[in-house]
Amino acid sequence: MRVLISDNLAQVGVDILKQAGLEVDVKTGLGPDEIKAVIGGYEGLIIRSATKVTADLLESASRLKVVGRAGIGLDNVDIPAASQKGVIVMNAPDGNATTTAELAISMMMALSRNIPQATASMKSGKWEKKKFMGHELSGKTFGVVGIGRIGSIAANRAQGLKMKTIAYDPHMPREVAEKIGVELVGLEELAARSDYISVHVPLTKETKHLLSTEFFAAMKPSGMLIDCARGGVCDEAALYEALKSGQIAGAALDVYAQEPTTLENCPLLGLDNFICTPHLGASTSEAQENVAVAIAEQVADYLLKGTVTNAVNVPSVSDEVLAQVGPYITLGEMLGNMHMQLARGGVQEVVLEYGGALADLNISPITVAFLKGLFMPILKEAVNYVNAPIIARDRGIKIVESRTDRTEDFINQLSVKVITDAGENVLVGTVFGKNEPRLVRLNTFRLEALPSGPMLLVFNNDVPGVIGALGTELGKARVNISRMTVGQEEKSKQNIIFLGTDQLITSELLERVRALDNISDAQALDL
Ligand SMILES: NC(=O)c1ccc[n+]([C@@H]2O[C@H](COP(=O)([O-])OP(=O)(O)OC[C@H]3O[C@@H](n4cnc5c(N)ncnc54)[C@H](O)[C@@H]3O)[C@@H](O)[C@H]2O)c1
Ligand SMILES: O=C(O)CC[C@@H](O)C(=O)O
Repeated sequence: MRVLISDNLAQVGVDILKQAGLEVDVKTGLGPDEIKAVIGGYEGLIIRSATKVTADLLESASRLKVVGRAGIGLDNVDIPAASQKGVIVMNAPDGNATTTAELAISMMMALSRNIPQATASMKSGKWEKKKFMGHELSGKTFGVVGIGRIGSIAANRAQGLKMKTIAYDPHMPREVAEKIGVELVGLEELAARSDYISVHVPLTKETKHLLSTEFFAAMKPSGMLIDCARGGVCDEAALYEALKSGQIAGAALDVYAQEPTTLENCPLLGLDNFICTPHLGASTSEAQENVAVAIAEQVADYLLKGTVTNAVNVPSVSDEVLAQVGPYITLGEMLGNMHMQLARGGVQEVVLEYGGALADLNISPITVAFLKGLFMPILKEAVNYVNAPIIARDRGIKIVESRTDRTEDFINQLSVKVITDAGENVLVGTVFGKNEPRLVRLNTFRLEALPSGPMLLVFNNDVPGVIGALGTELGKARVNISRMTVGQEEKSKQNIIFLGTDQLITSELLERVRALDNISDAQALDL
């Protein structure tokens, strides 16, 4: 079997594949047409961030069984297209966490002692001792946005420098943060109290432009920002204004809204109090060896033994089990994803009830798929079918599974209650026919909906005129409605309206919908 490595991979990874008996070709720097011309000859493809695995490329990949990403990010892979072609996509999410945390700490030190600016000054023949007065880190406050794998390593290193550590992560239980000596606070408090702020969240609907004009306004004038996570979390235009006006003292970025990044697409590069690296977070020989070893072993194991590890689009179960529970895995993942988007507050408990025919099946892969779906909106590609239960355990989330013969008028039914520190929601789903997952209840509202793509969920009084007003508001914003389902609760005279839309609902449109008469709440979802 043949494997194509189309981006730079540490030699140790190439050696592992060869020793396993695979035929390996390393062809880096190929253009899309060049990869397309050769991909038909390979069962495996190993990439980093440069190769774009598009639906078009996959069309020509007639023998391809697996795409392996040496690293975490999968923005360059069309995962739905790969799933449709039966191609497994796997990544190596653990190998570069320490290295990336170390870059964040290096950025903090470089910022606080003006190392890049002083280097440039000396190299231009100057000796500007007075200009580069710095700050000591000891005793200062290090604020972490997103206290996951990398954020917690960065906090640990900052503690070693005798700094106080605080964090904002609404999805992390307080006890877990306390165990690593970090105080959980709100975002505004973090901005106001921190001397250095380091960002370690994935780019999601929730985190896009999380660091905005309001955030920078809440920071200390001496405060400094470091972002080695993902471009787009920081609003670069707002950061430019905050640095230029002296609202904050300095910033360091490793990741950008547009990469590769130049002065033309990122004016921040022209500012003296801004320092930068070209997405070097994972670029150490140690981290590259870690991810190369991990992905080479995973790809070889799959191609030669059929063992699936760290796959983001296929659960780790045998073909026979998959044939039985496949549609319920899709249902479970869909319910999990929707639950997290609806949830307010940190998740504490998940109660899954498997009803009817479903009670007789192997339910554990469905629970795992539910957990993967649950973490997807907040962890993106860092969660997979293998680590989802471990993430739940590490976050202290209690999982309760039960089986019952009873259902609400369906042959099979999965009912899941998610309890958070701010309330709870129940979603009930079923599979119609052989493979048609449906949401049939949301709390007390009965309905029959296929949650998929961009959606708008509206809670309203059951009175005439609401649907008309809603349609007009969406029409004014040129948002097309592709599907609509209404769920009614007769006793309370309340409805929910579930709309499928052709594009994502912006926060401005959401506010206008919420302000309409007889609408008590509205939420934008994307599955
Ligand atoms: N610069 C690089 O080269 C480089 C290298 C590796 C990873 N990364 C990126 O670093 C980021 C962090 O990686 P990780 O492995 O620590 O991920 P992780 O999944 O372990 O942790 C992410 C944390 O962010 C939290 N979070 C999610 N939404 C949030 C929100 N709205 N507000 C606050 N916290 C929120 C999650 O609860 C989680 O604890 C990812 O985006 C990853 O892709 C960058
Ligand atoms: O340099 C890389 O491979 C990207 C590193 C990082 O952003 C990742 O997604 O793992």
